[in-house]
Amino acid sequence: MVSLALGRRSAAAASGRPSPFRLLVANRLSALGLAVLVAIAALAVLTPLLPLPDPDVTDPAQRLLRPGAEGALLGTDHLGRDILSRLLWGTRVSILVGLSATAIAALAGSLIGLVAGYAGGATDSVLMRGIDLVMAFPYILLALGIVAVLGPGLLNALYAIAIVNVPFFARNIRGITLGLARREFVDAARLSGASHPAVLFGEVLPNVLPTIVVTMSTTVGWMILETAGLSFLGLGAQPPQADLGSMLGEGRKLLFTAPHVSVIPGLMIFALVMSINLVGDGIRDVLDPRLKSGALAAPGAATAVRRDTIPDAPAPGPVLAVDGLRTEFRTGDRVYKAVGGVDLTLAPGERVGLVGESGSGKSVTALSLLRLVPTPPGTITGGRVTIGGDDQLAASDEALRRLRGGRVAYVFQDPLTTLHPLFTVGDQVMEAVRAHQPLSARAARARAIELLERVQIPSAAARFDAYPHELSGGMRQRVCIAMALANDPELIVADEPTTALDVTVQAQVLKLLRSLSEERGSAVLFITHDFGVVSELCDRVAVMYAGRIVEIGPTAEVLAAPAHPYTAKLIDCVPVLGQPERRLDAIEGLPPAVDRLPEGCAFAERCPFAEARCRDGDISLDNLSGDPLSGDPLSGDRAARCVKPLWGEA
Ligand SMILES: Nc1ncnc2c1ncn2[C@@H]1O[C@H](COP(=O)(O)OP(=O)(O)OP(=O)(O)O)[C@@H](O)[C@H]1O
Repeated sequence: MVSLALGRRSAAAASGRPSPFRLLVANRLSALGLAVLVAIAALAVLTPLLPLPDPDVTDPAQRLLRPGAEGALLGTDHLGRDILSRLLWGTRVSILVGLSATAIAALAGSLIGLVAGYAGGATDSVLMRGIDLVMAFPYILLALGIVAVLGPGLLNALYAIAIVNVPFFARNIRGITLGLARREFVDAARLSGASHPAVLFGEVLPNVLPTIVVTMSTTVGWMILETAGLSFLGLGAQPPQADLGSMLGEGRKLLFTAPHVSVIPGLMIFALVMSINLVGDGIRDVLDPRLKSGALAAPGAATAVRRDTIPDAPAPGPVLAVDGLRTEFRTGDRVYKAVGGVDLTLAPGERVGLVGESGSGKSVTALSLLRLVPTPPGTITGGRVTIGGDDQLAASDEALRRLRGGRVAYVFQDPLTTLHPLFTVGDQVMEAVRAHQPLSARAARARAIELLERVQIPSAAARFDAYPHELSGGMRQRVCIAMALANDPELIVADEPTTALDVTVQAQVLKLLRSLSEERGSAVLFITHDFGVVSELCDRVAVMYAGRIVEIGPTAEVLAAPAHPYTAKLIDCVPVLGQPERRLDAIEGLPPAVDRLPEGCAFAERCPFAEARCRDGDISLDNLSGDPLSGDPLSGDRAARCVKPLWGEA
């Protein structure tokens, strides 16, 4: 676990992610909160060393002096005690009580939540019913009741506040633990023979810890307020001891004659709670970078488009024409150029494979076509996507809605996440049909059954009422293909639809896609990292690297004679059945991070043939001339983004 933690730390350093502190202070509100909190905490810590009068010594002759009076910077209260001294000593007490109550509530509540969520069954029921019982009372009444039983006093107020907040932690942590306790890594730990406490504290707790920290940071301010509330009612700090709540309570009677007595502790409570809350929010953002990047914010209906220039419309003909498409993600100061200028056309009925290593930008390219990349953090910053003669990057939300699932359909990798678990597969196919065709329920049902038959689901009418979990992975993917076909699309974008399937089912699904595309004339953009799959299905293949297409051409030609060294290396990685002697060449090194792309060719660092000119300026995707084997002109279009292709002239 230590090495894992070190690994994570060095990975964070390598990725250039700023330190948590820098992230925290980069948030202006949190930085302000932190500055105020540090100032208050420093004053509270240094209070015993400051030349202040005794906070509890009364001096009736000096009562109710105004702020600024000689020898009493913030004035005196109704007993002549120095308000500055009482304020600082009182703040110390309030912070200490708030922190202690938070720590006790977090410890007890988290433990109950962890055990209940992990054990489940009767243990969960008993613990949670106990928690429900505590929650059944209004919290302030419960706190009052506890103090009434234990007797007034600061320590008892602390216990009361801690107890009433235990359910808050318990319920939060139980919910998260419930989800985690059934995850594969927890099962794996159990199967390896680890004891329950070892699994709970070694596997589950580290995943829950950020939530506990975030909950603590956001509740400590609340607890300080609650303690102040009890002291205000005379149930917390007892005279002559000062805490912020008791000072406020004492000043209440003098609100009109000497407002400073209550306003000053009131302002301190405000500053303290506000700064703690701002820092708490900042900590939450740091621990969950998705919040900062906006990934959890509700994305818009379509990816935001901010283009400097718009390429000219292409000649009519292709189903899809992509020209210079660029998509970026912005997180803080970083810009991830996931798609850095992609050009691609698909003729009617053509099947094109988009191949590349993980992270090369295949999925973002596919999603950008219909502006499905979430904004924030994604933005399309350049290019043109022409479908049906129109530039879809300028289309209205309504036009995009009609296009999605209509002219263009998507099939994704994991049907379990695409299909709704609570609706039957038949209902979901029907819904796909009715989203674009005004059919009656009866006609839509008949059409849905026909589509299920078309994707070769046996006993389609009977399977109509099955839920996704009742079908095998291959069957579920067929249902997704049926949904994609629902409105006779001109283009099907299939993003690794066979990766999660075993080879036999994969072959069946590929055969199905091929026959459906031939039968209906739908073009297919097939995303995969597997050249074997491409060779079975696709007429042409485009190879992507670091957000750009580095080679494109007819599949058979590219496979027989790759021009880009990266394509050649990728093909060398594919094992060939019956050729055990064939050396599998792994590609050394890693692709560059898309927020720090190098000058020139992005593959140069890993390329055995790289020379100085490869690292110089932009390298364009140029047509290649000449057949590598016979010297004849090529049958199809071949192009590579390389100054020194493995054959031919660039
Ligand atoms: N929300 C995001 N914020 C920042 N970067 C992102 C985000 N989503 C994707 N990226 C980056 O965009 C790049 C392209 O990702 P993409 O998912 O398109 O790759 P891919 O080739 O489809 O990979 P895979 O085969 O693993 O799906 C990657 O470098 C990825 O880290």
